Amino acid sequence: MPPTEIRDLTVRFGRRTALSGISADLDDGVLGLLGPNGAGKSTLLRALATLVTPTSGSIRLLGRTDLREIRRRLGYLPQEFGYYPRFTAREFVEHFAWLKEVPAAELPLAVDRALTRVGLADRADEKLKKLSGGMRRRVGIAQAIVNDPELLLLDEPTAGLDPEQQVELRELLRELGETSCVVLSTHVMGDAGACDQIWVLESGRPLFRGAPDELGSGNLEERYHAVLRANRKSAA
Ligand SMILES: Nc1ncnc2c1ncn2[C@@H]1O[C@H](COP(=O)(O)OP(=O)(O)OP(=O)(O)O)[C@@H](O)[C@H]1O
Repeated sequence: MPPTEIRDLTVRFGRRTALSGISADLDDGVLGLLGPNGAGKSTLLRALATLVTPTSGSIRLLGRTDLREIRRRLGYLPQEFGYYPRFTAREFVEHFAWLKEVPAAELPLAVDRALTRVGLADRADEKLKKLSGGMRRRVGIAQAIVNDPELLLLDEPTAGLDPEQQVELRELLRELGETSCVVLSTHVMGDAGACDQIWVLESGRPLFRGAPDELGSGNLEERYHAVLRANRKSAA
């Protein structure tokens, strides 16, 4: 897969800077974005999903320039998702597969596979309004992976999942990360520990980038807080 290139990316909303001068090449593997509320995680995911225009700098997604082609190759789970309560899980995922131009002949199998991968094969024909919040989150993940995306962007994918489902999702993401680039945001240290790389963001800048075990000694949560504390001390 051609890498995604981020160059000096800055995103401002009015006077507020959400992302500040970020550069990186994103390749296959699982990248976890950590950081306090307002650090810029969702904005970075939305920018990668082509939904936020950089104020300055650039993003070259998957080595391509054609927006329609890029969107066909992306998967995106936003933090808040508008579900259609009367759709079944299958209809909902089918709808997104169609939007992403999955060929009609491949569509039923692709939908089945995505629902199976998130553990919902047996609930596929139930209406979304009858599923639990965690199950609906998994339907959201199914729509994001239905086109076998080269770049999968997940905003807090484990939020609302029970511990067993969290573990299963991490395994799925590791599997997907072997052949695609997976970027997720999370506040759950267990998610972060399962990533190949993590970034700790604050105020739109990465304070740390590297493998989880490169963050320092102690447990991951302590190390994460130590990075934030050190940054705040030096800024004071
Ligand atoms: N559409 C918008 N309009 C104005 N400001 C915005 C908008 N989206 C984000 N922001 C601001 O940009 C900054 C980064 O927000 P973002 O949602 O990216 O943070 P986050 O790290 O995802 O936070 P959380 O952990 O709460 O989801 C915040 O200060 C936020 O208020």
